[in-house]
Amino acid sequence: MFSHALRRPATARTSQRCFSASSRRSADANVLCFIETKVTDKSDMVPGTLNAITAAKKIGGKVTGILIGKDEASMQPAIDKAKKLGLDSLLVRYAPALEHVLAEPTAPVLAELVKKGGYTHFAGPHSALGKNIFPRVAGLLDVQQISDVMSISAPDTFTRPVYAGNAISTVRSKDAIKLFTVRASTWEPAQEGDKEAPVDVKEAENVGPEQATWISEEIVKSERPDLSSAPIVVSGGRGVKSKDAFDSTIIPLADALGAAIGASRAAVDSGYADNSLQVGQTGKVIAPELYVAVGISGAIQHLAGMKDSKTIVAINKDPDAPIFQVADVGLVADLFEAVPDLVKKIEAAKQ
Ligand SMILES: Cc1cc2nc3c(=O)[nH]c(=O)nc-3n(C[C@H](O)[C@H](O)[C@H](O)COP(=O)(O)OP(=O)(O)OC[C@H]3O[C@@H](n4cnc5c(N)ncnc54)[C@H](O)[C@@H]3O)c2cc1C
Repeated sequence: MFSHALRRPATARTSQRCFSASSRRSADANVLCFIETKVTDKSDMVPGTLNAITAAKKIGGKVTGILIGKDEASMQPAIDKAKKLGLDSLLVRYAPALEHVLAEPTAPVLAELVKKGGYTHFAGPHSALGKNIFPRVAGLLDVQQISDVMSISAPDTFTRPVYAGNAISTVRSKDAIKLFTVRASTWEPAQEGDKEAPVDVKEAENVGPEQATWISEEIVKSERPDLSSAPIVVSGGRGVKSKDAFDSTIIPLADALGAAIGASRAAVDSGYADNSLQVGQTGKVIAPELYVAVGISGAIQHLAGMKDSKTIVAINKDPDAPIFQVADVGLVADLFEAVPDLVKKIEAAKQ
């Protein structure tokens, strides 16, 4: 159960500053934090996990990590990494049914751990997996989930975006256990250090039914920086007009800047870019150092995914395009002239 208040964000950057000024922490808190490993590399954590650890520490008190997997041997590289992330302790729970960390068998394991361990909070990344597992754990614990947390001003008080980020809701939870997922882009990632947390490895209890069966997974392989964590992102929109034009304008600009590639939903729906590259309310929410929007109008659903970027550059031929309202640098120009010109200038500056 929770109460909440709404306000319009000036920008998410300023709103986080004003909340952190009034922060209170609780030394009595006992926080469990879900450590999610990459599907492509089980020895490494998804970037959002590192941000979730930072958010968990903001609560105050003790922070314990929980790693789930098939068996201790296969999890050892992840254990070695996770125990250096500044946690107070690390739990490792394994079972053959947990190999792919599917939500159905995993959620009851986590709910049982939270209950038996006397945890006051359960935190994790607002990733595809987090969005699948956390509501189930909330249901099993009979508490309300607080999603996409942007800041924490007290152990029971969180801010989160609503209406595609057009308002920020301040939520005070009255539940005995506060369960929340963390918006990666508003928290610094936890860093690996020399101190190692004590590790408690056991076979998992209360493994849930195998209602879903893992069959296979297809990973989009790319040599490019990862869209979710890249410091520079170049995104193309419907203004690019075709897949060929996307490949001959957006990709060279991204290459010149060493950037990840993003796209608006219109560009994805038109087949110019892969679905995994969509930025926005129903795509990835990112906050790179530099975001370059090319031929993107700036619909609220797109802004919801990128407006926390540190510097926003927009190239659009329409001077009234809404993207210019959030842009730090705007260029009113035809992208087919401006982008090749920009690429030449960047390459020349590198010489
Ligand atoms: C529930 C819901 C969820 C959504 N989720 C998302 C989401 O996650 N991400 C997302 O992006 N959208 C999302 N949308 C869609 C969103 O509302 C917009 O339709 C979409 O963002 C528009 O994409 P765009 O800016 O590329 O296209 P448009 O709005 O068509 O804009 C194209 C822009 O290109 C400019 N342009 C055209 N030609 C040139 C040129 N030669 N040179 C320079 N500029 C040029 C135009 O001036 C225009 O501003 C969602 C919508 C709904 C209803």
